[in-house]
Amino acid sequence: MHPTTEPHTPPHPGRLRFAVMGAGAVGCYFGALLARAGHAVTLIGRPAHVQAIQARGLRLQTAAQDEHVAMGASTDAGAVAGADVVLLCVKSTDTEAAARQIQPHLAPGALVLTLQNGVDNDERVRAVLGPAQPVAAAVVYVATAMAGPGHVRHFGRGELVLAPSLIAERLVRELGAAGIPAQVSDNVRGALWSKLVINCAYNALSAIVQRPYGWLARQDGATEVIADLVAECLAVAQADGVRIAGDIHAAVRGIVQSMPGQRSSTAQDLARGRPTEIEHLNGYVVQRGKALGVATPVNHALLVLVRMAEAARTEV
Ligand SMILES: NC(=O)C1=CN([C@@H]2O[C@H](COP(=O)(O)OP(=O)(O)OC[C@H]3O[C@@H](n4cnc5c(N)ncnc54)[C@H](OP(=O)(O)O)[C@@H]3O)[C@@H](O)[C@H]2O)C=CC1
Ligand SMILES: CC(C)(CO)C(=O)C(=O)O
Repeated sequence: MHPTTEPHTPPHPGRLRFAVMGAGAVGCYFGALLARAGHAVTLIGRPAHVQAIQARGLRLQTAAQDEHVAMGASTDAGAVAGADVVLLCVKSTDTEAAARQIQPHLAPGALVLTLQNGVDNDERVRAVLGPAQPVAAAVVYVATAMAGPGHVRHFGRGELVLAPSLIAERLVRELGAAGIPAQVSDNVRGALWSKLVINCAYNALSAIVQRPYGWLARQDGATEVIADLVAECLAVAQADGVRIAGDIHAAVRGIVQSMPGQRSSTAQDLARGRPTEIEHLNGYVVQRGKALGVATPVNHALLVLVRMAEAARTEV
């Protein structure tokens, strides 16, 4: 399919204005849908993406369409000024740095919404921005990736579950109108933890052997290792007072059925020489387990193996 260049609806003055801190896969996908629906959206990202978006609009490629969506783009964190909502879409490794960069430019009541994996990004942003700035976590269910400068590909899903905030209901309405199904939940922490458990079960294993989930599940002993990883995560969650959302065991099993050919984001980061989010996945469980007196030897072993794989890449 060849991309079409269609001017999107011009920004509608009555709608929420968005900035996206971190113009990568997640930020570009949600930013493009919002811009297409008539929201003022500015993406803040690295020069190659920003230059491409400024020149041609963001290329949004989905199963149904391939188009260029015009929207603002900047390399300057100051471009968050004037936004009602800032979607924080950097990797969990970059949370504090990104929060520090946007801090001087945020409008006083602007909501910072964290669209990231890991369970404590909202707390970490709050620690930087202070209690006066509204900050809320969102759980992101989407499969998307950058295919080149200013080019995002969407592979499936695209829903958000949002923590309560003063503008949550309005946000849900406007996101919905933009084609982003969203709901507010009083247990976003539990939902983030459910994703964390899935990430801890598969991401490191997939990264260490560079294989997809279907392959992993067929290996002798893998089911037992995954069961041990999940049991450790659930013990830490329980000790931490987390109410895990949904049937977590079914969700863990479901990954093998729904994505047998997929490698984890940790596997992809490792293969591309990018920093992984492992410290915020198995690393988080190990660290919370230590603080709460819960043993996490299997998570610890995988954490150390991924750290070693990362370190080994940089050695000659
Ligand atoms: N992709 C997906 O399908 C899903 C991702 N997630 C989660 O969403 C979060 C974002 O993931 P994803 O979009 O894939 O990641 P990406 O790496 O594609 O996007 C993050 C982008 O932000 C850029 N960035 C980082 N710091 C800054 C900064 N200070 N100023 C400007 N740009 C910056 C990065 O540049 P650089 O790389 O040069 O640092 C990168 O281009 C992660 O926590 C991920 O786990 C959750 C569900 C699904
Ligand atoms: C695909 C999935 C759900 C599984 O680990 C994921 O979130 C990731 O790769 O980071």
